[in-house]
Amino acid sequence: MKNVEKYKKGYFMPPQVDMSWTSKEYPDKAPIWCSVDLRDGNQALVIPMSLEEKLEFYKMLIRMGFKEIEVGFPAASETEFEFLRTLVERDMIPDDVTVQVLTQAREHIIQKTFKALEGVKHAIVHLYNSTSYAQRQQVFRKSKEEIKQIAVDGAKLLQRLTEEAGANYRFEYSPESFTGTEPEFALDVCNAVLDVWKPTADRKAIINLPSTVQMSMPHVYASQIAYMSRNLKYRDNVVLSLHPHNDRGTGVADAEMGLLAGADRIEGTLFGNGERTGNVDVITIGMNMYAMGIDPGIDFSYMPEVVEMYERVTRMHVHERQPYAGKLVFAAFSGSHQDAIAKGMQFREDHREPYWTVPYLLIDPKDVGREYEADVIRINSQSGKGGVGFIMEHNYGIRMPKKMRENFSYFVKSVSDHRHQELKPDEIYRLFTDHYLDVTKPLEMEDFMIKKQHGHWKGQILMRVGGKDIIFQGEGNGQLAAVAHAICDAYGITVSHLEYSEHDLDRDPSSRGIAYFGLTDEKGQTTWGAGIDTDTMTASVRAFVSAINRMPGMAERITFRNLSSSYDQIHNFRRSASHH
Ligand SMILES: CC(=O)SCCNC(=O)CCNC(=O)[C@H](O)C(C)(C)COP(=O)(O)OP(=O)(O)OC[C@H]1O[C@@H](n2cnc3c(N)ncnc32)[C@H](O)[C@@H]1OP(=O)(O)O
Ligand SMILES: CC(C)C(=O)C(=O)O
Ligand SMILES: [Mg+2]
Repeated sequence: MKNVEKYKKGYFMPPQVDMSWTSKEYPDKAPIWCSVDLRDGNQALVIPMSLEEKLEFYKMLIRMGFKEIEVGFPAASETEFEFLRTLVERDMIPDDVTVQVLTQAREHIIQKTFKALEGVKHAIVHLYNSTSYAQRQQVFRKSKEEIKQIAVDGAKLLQRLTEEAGANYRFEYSPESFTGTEPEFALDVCNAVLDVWKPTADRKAIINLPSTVQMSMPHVYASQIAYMSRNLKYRDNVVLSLHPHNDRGTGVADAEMGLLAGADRIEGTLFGNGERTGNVDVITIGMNMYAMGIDPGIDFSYMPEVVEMYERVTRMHVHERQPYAGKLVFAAFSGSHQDAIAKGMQFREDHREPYWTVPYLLIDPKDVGREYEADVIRINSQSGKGGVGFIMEHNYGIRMPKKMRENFSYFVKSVSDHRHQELKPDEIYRLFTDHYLDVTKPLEMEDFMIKKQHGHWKGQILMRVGGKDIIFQGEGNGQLAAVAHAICDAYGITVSHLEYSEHDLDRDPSSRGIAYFGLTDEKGQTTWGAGIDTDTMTASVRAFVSAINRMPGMAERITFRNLSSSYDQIHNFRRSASHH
């Protein structure tokens, strides 16, 4: 691109670069989580949330298990101020939850913030000022010492006002635009603030290192975190917090590497809402941990509810591909993926696998409130027999023979291809019934009788053919063979290979079974049919007739042979059948 010379790196490597943390594979425990949805997320919305909307969001955060929640920037607006007052007045802050408020390091803003806090038992007052090279130069036009002084003065005021309020608030300091700040200078400012607060084991201070704007690759940010972690004063009494944004699309990587590099806490939002490209998505970080067997300590098990609430109150949209939460993130349309998932699920059931190892699915969709049937195997023109078979089995208890499944899936694919549409399970089932089940043209089976004589089976079948009733008769060494011969002999049909299977329809309230027939003609062409009935024999005869009806050239054979039965024959059959 032609303007590339315009850019150079805006970040600073720490004076000592230690990457030893890269030898850790993953964090061994969940961090302290802080949701900043109601502040950083809210300040980035086209229409910030109303008081009622914020209350609904807040309640969801509590329900999910967040124990630290940045509820707003009380000095920003009346709604922000009123929100905190409402929480206090309605007694909506549980004892184990700490609300956090953000303030600039300016006296009147801090004063207003403390007014909003009156009556709050557990609070974190979060002070920030930008320390970056660019902002010192362009926004504040101040020296490093003057910038440090803003932070120190703010820190002192927080301490004084807390003492005056007789409160026990905890303090947080952010060198805002940390990623554009020389790490030695950020360290100097943070240590100066800590010298004011003198954190103890009982009252730890939070130092929050934001990638206000992401400027580097994640390992660089993490090496800055490692440097701060190793050199901060009072380190044992400091909670080291990360606040990644997502300008380069690597917010989650920043957070995960930052945790390896020594951080204890993460500030982020649900689904990564926030300024510009957003804050880091806490759901992705938490679920990434979960997928590695570490309990994140936040409950994401009713994700669809969280998505619904979030979309409604923020007027934002959760992308279909949003990790763990998007509508399509567990969906497999493509044949080979579906095949592997269906086999993996079966393997899991058969082997009672303790660990989740199903191919193509990082986690069990059920763990975040999703359904296999609706969310995993989805059918379009990219799908294959594994997927179609999965839908038919899981949704309708239909376990077609392998070759029939293949035959059906090609048909389903072509329908989807021509319609240019995804096919939902009920449409696929309809295709199955229209295509294979009780195909009654040109032959419609009305009734049949089979009896054993001298060790041999004799079958009679009454058919309606082109408006006429006809009886066919046949013999065989089995019941089905007798019926099959009756039809095949009548029309001169040669079946070179026959495939048959049947099974109960699981969970069918009327205990029906299904039978399948595959008939291969002399040219090697196989047609399939299926029949359902409470009686296995009836299901089988239906399946056979369906398959016969679907054989190529059947209509011509019927017209050509033009068979008929007399009135007496029909009458006698009916009488015997009713006695039967
Ligand atoms: C990275 C972040 O997300 S930081 C949080 C950002 N969030 C918000 O700003 C949302 C809420 N903010 C607001 O509603 C408003 O900005 C207010 C009410 C807080 C303040 O409004 P205003 O008084 O109009 O000031 P404004 O925000 O424009 O600030 C500009 C002035 O404050 C100074 N300033 C900005 N941030 C800080 C800070 N953190 N500490 C000290 N001074 C600051 C600027 O240097 C500038 O000073 P100047 O007047 O000498 O030029
Ligand atoms: C106020 C600070 C922490 C912030 O939101 C940021 O730097 O992104
Ligand atoms: Mg931010």
